[in-house]
Amino acid sequence: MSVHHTRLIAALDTPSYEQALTWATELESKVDAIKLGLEFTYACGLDAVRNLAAKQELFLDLKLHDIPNTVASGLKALTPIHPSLMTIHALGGPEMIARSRAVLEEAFEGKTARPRLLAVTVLTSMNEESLSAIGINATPLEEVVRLGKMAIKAGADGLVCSAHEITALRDALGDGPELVVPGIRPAGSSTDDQKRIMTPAQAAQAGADWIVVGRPITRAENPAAAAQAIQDELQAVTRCR
Ligand SMILES: O=C(O)c1cc(=O)[nH]c(=O)n1[C@@H]1O[C@H](COP(=O)(O)O)[C@@H](O)[C@H]1O
Repeated sequence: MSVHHTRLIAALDTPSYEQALTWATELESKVDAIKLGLEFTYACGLDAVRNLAAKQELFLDLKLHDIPNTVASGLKALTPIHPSLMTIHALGGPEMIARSRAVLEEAFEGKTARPRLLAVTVLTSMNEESLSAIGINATPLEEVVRLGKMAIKAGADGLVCSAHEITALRDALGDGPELVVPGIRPAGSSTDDQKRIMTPAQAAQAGADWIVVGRPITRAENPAAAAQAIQDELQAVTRCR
């Protein structure tokens, strides 16, 4: 059994390269990785992503969801950036996930670390009502566990879920899958469009491997101090597993 600490990813959601570079520099010693997603990548392009990846460990969150061949080919095209973590949607199904995993294995054969493939389960902006609106008559917990089991069996290395589902996923899947958890809000901060939220300490206690925090850091008056406060909260929670 070893001591396990939850690590912090800052989501740098901005269309501005200068802004993202400023945040990445300010947060360099405060966070464990940065996340670049749709907004930054569409606005600034892959060269800009590559530049920031040279500064800090990268979670490239492009949430691919298409037919298996298109997703696998898209992931392959992204491999020169060599992020640590990449996302696809679990809803694409087992063949899409299996082909994605295979393409990463192939591209990084013989190299030490390939990017880990994360399947996004139910977005943290959704609740039971929003699931019902798209024809899914299940609770987010039930749906996350159902999708999570399918995605890990098909070859995903880990899952994106809310902190509310961590215990059920660990019960169903054990400690192996990497659980990456957005929808994090320090006590007293605005929930914005997030529905299934928890504080950093609660997510750490539940067993998150990583938490993803965007606006509570990037919209703070002092992003570095906000990130440090979250790290302090995480460090106070020690879990053994
Ligand atoms: O894949 C993600 O990272 C993700 C999945 C999810 O279910 N919910 C979610 O919020 N995210 C991302 O996590 C970040 C959360 O940002 P904040 O709500 O500003 O903390 C955003 O960049 C989202 O794209």
